[in-house]
Amino acid sequence: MPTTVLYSPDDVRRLLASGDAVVIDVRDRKDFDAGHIPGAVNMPDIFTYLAETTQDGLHMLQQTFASLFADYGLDGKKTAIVYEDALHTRYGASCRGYWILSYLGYPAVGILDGGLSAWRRSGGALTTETVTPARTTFPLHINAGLMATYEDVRAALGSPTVRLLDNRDRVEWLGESSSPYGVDFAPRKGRMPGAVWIEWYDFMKVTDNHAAFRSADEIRALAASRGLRPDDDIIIYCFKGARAANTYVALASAGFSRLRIYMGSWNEWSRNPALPIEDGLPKAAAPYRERQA
Ligand SMILES: O=S(=O)([O-])[S-]
Repeated sequence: MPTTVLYSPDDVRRLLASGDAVVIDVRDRKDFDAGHIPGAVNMPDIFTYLAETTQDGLHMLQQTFASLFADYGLDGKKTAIVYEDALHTRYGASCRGYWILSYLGYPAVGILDGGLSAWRRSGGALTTETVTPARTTFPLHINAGLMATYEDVRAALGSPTVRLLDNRDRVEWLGESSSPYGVDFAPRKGRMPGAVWIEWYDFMKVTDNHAAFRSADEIRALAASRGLRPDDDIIIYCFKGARAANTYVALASAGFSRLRIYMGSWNEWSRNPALPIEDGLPKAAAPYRERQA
């Protein structure tokens, strides 16, 4: 993980002023049109794209995003800064952008810390004017070590060395809902057998409607409460990789160094009846509990 991941509004202002940044807004088009950071481009696909982790699926993911990022002028020299509304409100969509760019091997990428909420609080202006970047060639260098496929997850089931971390919302972990898009959006509800659970919100602290990641010590302590240590080989999953990316950023910033995201996540896993699930009351080390303040 590069040293700087979270950029303050002032950092982003400086980068924009120097012309060295492409600022990417991952919100829906209608939200973007209502007001966005001056100079930003809109790429909701970062949040909405449903990945499959077959060979074809990965190839499609790589080509789709390399092309979208090329459209927006990501040439390997400009720093890509991704933002959403606030870190806790759009399922970690900006972190998904950060992670996708890291997976594609982009050398300079960050997240606007606190999202648009932090930008506004810092007095940042919004605009409805749009920019049209010049298309470039995206430098694609796949960082395969960041990605877990469904085959990797299947091989990890019951493994003493690979840990599965489910960070979905409580109702999904408990098997009461299949997704954030509706109880029956996906065909099966439940968990991957043996996964431990830390709800993604718990890596953040929300003060006065503003979310920030907890300190590295707090993050390590929370992970340790589920038996996860910084040098563990951990695969994180959620429904389609956004919340998992938020947790990836939290854990990586706290020194966890062997993290992969299962990008297909529950959306892919639940659609393949050959892949086992666990439902009913959780048997693993993270049952229902009240959220921390
Ligand atoms: O966060 S999510 O990808 O599961 S919607």
